[in-house]
Amino acid sequence: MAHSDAAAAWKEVTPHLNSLGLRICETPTAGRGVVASHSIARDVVVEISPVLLFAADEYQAHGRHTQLDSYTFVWEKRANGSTMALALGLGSLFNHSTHANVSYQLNRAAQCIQFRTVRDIAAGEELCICYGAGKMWWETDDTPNTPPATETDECTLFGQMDLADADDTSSSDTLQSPTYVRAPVDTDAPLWRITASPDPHTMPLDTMLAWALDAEPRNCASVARVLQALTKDKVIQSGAQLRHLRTFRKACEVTRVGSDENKLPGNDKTDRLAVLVAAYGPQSRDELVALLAPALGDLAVPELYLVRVPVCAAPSRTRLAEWASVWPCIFLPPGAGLATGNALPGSDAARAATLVDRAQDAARWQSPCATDWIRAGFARCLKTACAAQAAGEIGCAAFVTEAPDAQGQVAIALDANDTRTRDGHPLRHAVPNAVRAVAEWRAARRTAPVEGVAANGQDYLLTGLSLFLTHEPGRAACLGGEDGGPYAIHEQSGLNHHYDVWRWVDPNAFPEARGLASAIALDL
Ligand SMILES: C[S@@+](CC[C@H](N)C(=O)[O-])C[C@H]1O[C@@H](n2cnc3c(N)ncnc32)[C@H](O)[C@@H]1O
Repeated sequence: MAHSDAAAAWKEVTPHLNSLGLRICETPTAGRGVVASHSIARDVVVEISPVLLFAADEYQAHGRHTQLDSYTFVWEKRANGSTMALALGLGSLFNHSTHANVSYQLNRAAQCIQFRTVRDIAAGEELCICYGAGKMWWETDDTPNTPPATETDECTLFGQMDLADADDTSSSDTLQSPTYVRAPVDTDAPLWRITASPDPHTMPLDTMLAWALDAEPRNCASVARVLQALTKDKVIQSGAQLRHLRTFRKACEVTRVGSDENKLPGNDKTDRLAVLVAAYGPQSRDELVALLAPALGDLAVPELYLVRVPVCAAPSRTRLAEWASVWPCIFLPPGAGLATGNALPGSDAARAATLVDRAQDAARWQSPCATDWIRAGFARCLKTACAAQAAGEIGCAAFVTEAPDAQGQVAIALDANDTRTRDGHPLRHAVPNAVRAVAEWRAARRTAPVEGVAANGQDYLLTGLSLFLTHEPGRAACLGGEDGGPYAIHEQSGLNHHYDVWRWVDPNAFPEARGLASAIALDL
């Protein structure tokens, strides 16, 4: 990445139309690159590139033998070959820097890659992403590649332009920190998403066993290359499971599992680095040693020992030190498809493997308009509940409405409360009553059969509407329970209707709620 003054002088070689005025320029050493013509603030989406996907077998047979191989992103990693993606637009023109000023996220559902600034960018600076750690494919053996002094500047072996390294901008300060503080939830947003997705702030740190060996620091780059080749050729079978982990760690900091020789402070091995080799399991120690000894020669001590490593990448920057205290690793931000390995039975595994992004959620509620509308919805629903309670019914209510149009108007605004006591009917909770009110409202306005009504699943009574509730319906019946729990029925991929569920965080915002029962028994 060039200093902004230098890059500002680079010649624009390919015209490109974009709202931020990004220019495609000829760089002195890296071919074309993307340069900012104006300053750009941090956290700005600078590009969304649609992608062209290549099936694994097509890519293996053709793509990888062509120029494409320097451009494609690993889209979906599979043991038997990865789907690859070519980013159209600017996405293929970002050069690599280990101090990238742009991060990227794959959006598999929308088939695009989103690029976002990770810091303020000055006018004239080149925009670079990080393709991954370690020696890049265009670098030669003569390219300076200092052996790692610490685990933070070593290479990670696994993957080139690979999701595992996206957004990996961990600072050495964080990694070297011996202790960690679990981050508080850093949002004061009024609403909290109920979801089964793991929360980066609270998800447990799971660990697994992996094989490691010791190497001299001066040999580390060569050892890394040997291991990379063995992993790529699948001679070492479990490399993919270690993609999120740093390859090296100071040997004196390593705790060996099941060995008397735990930490080795102050002895002759303190200058050695521990090198991660393979996950424990598919291949035995003897098999691995037999493969490694001839390949490594004198480069490393082929004596393998077990260490404990995190099962997945750190889920947030703030928890990186906690993860790295087990073994140095990268972090993957929410949205990057973190595989947590903890998909819960009964929940949608794909959804559960995606971290909930509380910051993005909070951004949704930044506008006072949106918050005022929600607050008003809850206030109305509480008023109905209080009135019902005052009339001797159960103090539990619902309010159904829609987002106001540009003039602030809504066509539908219906109240309902729990009438089980009055009706003597066990199903007359507030929610079915609200749904029935919507059905009646619709029926009263429909004079002819609806034409062109969409297929099953696209025209439910509450489609496009918002439902405010004073109480969460029974757990078995619908939502997610505290913090989502494993249920989150609204997220299940097996259902053909989905919705978001949010809880108002601050109970003190609604003093009128104090007189209402916090929980209501189902059986009357
Ligand atoms: C995704 S393309 C980036 C756009 C490319 N520069 C072009 O002109 O088409 C990746 C290729 O750019 C070059 N490249 C990217 N980053 C580089 C860097 N930091 N130093 C040298 N070459 C780089 C390498 O040739 C690499 O194969």
